[in-house]
Amino acid sequence: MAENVNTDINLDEYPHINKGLAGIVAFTTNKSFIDGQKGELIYAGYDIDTLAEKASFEEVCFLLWNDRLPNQSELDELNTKLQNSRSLPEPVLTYLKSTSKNAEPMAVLRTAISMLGDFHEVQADSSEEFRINKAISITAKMPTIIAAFDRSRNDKNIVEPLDEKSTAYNFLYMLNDEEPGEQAEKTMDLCLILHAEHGMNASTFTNRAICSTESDMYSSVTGAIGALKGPLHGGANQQVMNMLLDIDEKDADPVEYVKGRLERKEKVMGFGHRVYKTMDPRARILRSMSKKLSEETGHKELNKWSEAILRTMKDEKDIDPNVDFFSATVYYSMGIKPDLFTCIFSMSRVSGWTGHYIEQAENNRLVRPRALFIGDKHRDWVPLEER
Ligand SMILES: CC(=O)SCCNC(=O)CCNC(=O)[C@H](O)C(C)(C)COP(=O)(O)OP(=O)(O)OC[C@H]1O[C@@H](n2cnc3c(N)ncnc32)[C@H](O)[C@@H]1OP(=O)(O)O
Ligand SMILES: O=C([O-])CC(=O)C(=O)O
Repeated sequence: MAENVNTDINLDEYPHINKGLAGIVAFTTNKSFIDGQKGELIYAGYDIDTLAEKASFEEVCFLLWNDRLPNQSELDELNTKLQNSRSLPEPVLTYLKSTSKNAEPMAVLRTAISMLGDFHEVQADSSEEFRINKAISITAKMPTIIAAFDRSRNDKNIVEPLDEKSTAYNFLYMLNDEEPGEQAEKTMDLCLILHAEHGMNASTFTNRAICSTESDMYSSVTGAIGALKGPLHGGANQQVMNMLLDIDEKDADPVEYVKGRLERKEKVMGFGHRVYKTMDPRARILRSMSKKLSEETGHKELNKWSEAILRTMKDEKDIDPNVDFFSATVYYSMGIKPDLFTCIFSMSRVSGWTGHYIEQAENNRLVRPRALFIGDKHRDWVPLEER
């Protein structure tokens, strides 16, 4: 049946297309609240500043999956389940070892998560407990996948996860084959907290749309990784670092560099946001981390250039930085390669995606918007040999 026939709205007369679905409310959620004017972000009742100061990433995961904070025994139980779920099935490890060393890490992560669906029950039951256990299992395995691929592409031994310690600790340990210090673990944990959840962003929307077809959680997380990978979304953090490294390589003046981009109508990555019309509160927290870390690790100039770019973007365009701008310098100062930055974002955001999956599955309606047909409706058929 043609798209415009027998519908509740007459699309032929429809006056307005909302390109990019800006401002459209399609779901209800208790996961997070964003005030884009004030620059406020709240996860399930807790302000991001409070969570950054007081929570652990695992407490945030529990909050996003259960809509409340855990008590000590619930947190212990979650930590045990995460620790017991970090190892990968052998065929996934074989894939990580055998894929191209030049593959994009986000593409590898996407494929590996999709593969995991082959080794686990995907739709065994529809209870909330089943879904939370799936969320735990996927969240636990992401750091293992990223670290294993990075070590394998560098011809290094793959480091097994530990039977103890946090997600942040395990990730750094598996990545570097070295026990991280308290400060490094804390920094990584804070980054995971800051990236965990953000309303109806493009990857979460993708994830909910997939869930709405009653597909499984592996499929929805796989789709969400594909959406996050793009440079207009999570992929921007890697592009920010590429820009800073380009400034360094060309020995360029960061102010002139950015002005040049704007003159050429190119975007400056890590700036602008669909919802925030002021500084992203996560960027505010990451800004001070970036300053401290870059000074401590001998990358002072990166922070100086970032601040100069920030001032230029404010003066020239009145646009503020988003979460991806300062996270780039933070990860770089921790010795992490730029092409892993968006994977780290996924490692955290998986908690929000799976939280939204659980929420969508509990009160589902198929996501199915409309497109206004602007093509030719009546064309004469021309036989192949006459075209
Ligand atoms: C985790 C995240 O996903 S955070 C976002 C990460 N993405 C980036 O950092 C990429 C750079 N930023 C952008 O491309 C955009 O700001 C987006 C994609 C984040 C938001 O896009 P939209 O809400 O669709 O805004 P849109 O792209 O239409 O921008 C509005 C205006 O501001 C300008 N603008 C927005 N962001 C930027 C930027 N980073 N650099 C230069 N100009 C910008 C646009 O050119 C446009 O100007 P115009 O009206 O003169 O054409
Ligand atoms: O909300 C958005 O559109 C993008 C974003 O900042 C995020 O996903 O963290």
